[in-house]
Amino acid sequence: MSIEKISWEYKGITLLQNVTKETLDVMPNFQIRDDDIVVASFPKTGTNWLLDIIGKILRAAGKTDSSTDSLIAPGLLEAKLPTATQPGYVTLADMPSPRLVVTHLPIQLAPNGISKPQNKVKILVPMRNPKDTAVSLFHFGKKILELMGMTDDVPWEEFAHNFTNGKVLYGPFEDHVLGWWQMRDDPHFLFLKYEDMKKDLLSAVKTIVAFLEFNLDEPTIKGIAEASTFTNMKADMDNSKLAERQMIARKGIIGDWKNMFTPDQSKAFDAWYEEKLAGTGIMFDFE
Ligand SMILES: Nc1ncnc2c1ncn2[C@@H]1O[C@H](COP(=O)(O)OS(=O)(=O)O)[C@@H](OP(=O)(O)O)[C@H]1O
Repeated sequence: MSIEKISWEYKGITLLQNVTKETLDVMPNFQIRDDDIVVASFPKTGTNWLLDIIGKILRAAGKTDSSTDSLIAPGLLEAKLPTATQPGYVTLADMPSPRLVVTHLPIQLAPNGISKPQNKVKILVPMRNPKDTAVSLFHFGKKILELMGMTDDVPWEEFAHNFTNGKVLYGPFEDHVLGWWQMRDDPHFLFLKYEDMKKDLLSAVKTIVAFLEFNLDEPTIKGIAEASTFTNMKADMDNSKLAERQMIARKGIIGDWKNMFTPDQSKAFDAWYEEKLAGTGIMFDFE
């Protein structure tokens, strides 16, 4: 059994069956509010890390008393969590502001208020080098199936091949990333690289606070950065009351791909990267 067996394709995008056509049909008209904070990402690029940091910032700025668990309880905008009775967008519609809106949809399937924003909404896009993203997604796929009482027996070699062929959840990776990257000059958007966050989390938190237009003093920002390292966040995630969140913190490093890729697989990925992403202005760090 592989994750693809419980997936379907919509306009060339591979989606889990918990994202339905009915949802995708209404998605363009989902009402985005001025004070929403949106995280739009390809899976496994640091979405939950960023959400956690934003939750801490909102609480420090006095904008909410809610825990991160509560803020992200609706789950993905487009999906119905295994533990939920309705898709995220239905729950979010009734939630008070400020809302954290999270989606893995490619830009062409996202609400118009995100893909063609007006007013004040802020959209953060985490990005991560595709080799580490692929490794993280490979392990995650196995956990999702396990959660559903199934076993994923797809070997890494086949998964790596599927990744560069676009046959993974929310793939093709390159189309997803390039779609959102078109918005890089739009002031509503902030692009954050996982590797930059790992290398200098304090600067990343400062950038996020400034982008969200909050005034937090230096010790508060420092405290948020310290509390958001992988080691300090792992316990929170592992103890989350949301089953899906408990599966997130795995290794949290740059370069785990070196433990999975053979030299030949790495060469094939490099050739794919060169063909699809070189010259686009997106510079991923693999080390
Ligand atoms: N604080 C912190 N520091 C560094 N890395 C972190 C942190 N929190 C989460 N992670 C790592 O992010 C990966 C999960 O990404 P996502 O949250 O985007 O996953 S998901 O698509 O929403 O399921 C997943 O990466 P891998 O460890 O490589 O699998 C998590 O471990």
